[in-house]
Amino acid sequence: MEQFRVGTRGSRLAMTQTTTVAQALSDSSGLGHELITVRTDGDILTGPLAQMGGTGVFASALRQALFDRTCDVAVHSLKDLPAKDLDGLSIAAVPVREDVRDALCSAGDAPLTELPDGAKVGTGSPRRAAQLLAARPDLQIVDIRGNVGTRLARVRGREDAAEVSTQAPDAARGDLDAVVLAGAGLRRLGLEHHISELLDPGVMLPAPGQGALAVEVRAEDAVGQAPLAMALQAYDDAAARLETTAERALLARLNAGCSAPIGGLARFSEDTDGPAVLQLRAVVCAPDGSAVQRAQAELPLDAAGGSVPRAVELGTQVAEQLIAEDSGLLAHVIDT
Ligand SMILES: NCc1[nH]cc(CCC(=O)O)c1CC(=O)O
Repeated sequence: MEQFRVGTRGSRLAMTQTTTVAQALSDSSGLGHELITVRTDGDILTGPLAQMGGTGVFASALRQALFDRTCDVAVHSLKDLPAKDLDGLSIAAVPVREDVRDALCSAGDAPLTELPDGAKVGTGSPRRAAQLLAARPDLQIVDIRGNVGTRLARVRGREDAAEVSTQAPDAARGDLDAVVLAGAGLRRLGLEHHISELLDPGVMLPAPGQGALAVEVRAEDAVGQAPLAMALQAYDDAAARLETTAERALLARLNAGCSAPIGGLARFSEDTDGPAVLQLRAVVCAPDGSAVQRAQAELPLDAAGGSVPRAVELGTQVAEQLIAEDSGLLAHVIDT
């Protein structure tokens, strides 16, 4: 292999993420690369995301392109990837993670606590909607979707953000008081000036995998000494790998996808004296925010390397805690 082909979705965020990954892999392997744009059902369908059925609408076409050998490397937002691994494919690298927090982008940069009474806040995510309502029951949640720029342009005073969008030029603009988006996406697009508040995970627990990328290849290309395999191994970040492994194991054990009202955040911390620790917090919310159930656990790790099975254990353990303590909420929001 003298050159590898990298599959990407066509959105501006996906292109930005893929370009960064492809360049890093080229730099470290000495191989050239070519970008292949793949249209996904998630980009074509226009219905509310939560009703589009099943998980992985964004990921499946990219994965198919790997199987078809249309591309050799697929770059996903890790949170859009179904929690179950697929035979024949391997997440060969989880690069250093961006900010994991959700960002409030509001008219006049008002923080969440200072939004006007009954403010209209846009999000297509049941997880964000439920946690917003748990914090501010007076809010009016508006179901929105579309690219980052399109969503930002729904906020009063931020209409110009639609210029960074490639879709829906005539979409509604300036009709909302705020939207909530992943801080990571805004940063990667250079749109961090639109962030009014990065929401504390105690108020808004992010989606499992938020802020992380997954670099997926055919399983045989992830191992061995070939230049691409070596570059992928070097590009994998131990902390991001452990955190996202625990978060994905949580979702997998709950049999939940990215549209479930479930938050999950693992943090790896390496103390200079004590052992490294992996902590995982999870939340399940009633869609209307009227009830939330939380669980958390932590695990000391001897070293970052070789700890991936322990991270799976942690995710499974927190999921089982939620299942054991379920008073009906969990069973209501997912098929257990
Ligand atoms: N579901 C769409 C999606 N997938 C990944 C990101 C942002 C980047 C990330 O979380 O890594 C977004 C947009 C958003 O949630 O605002």
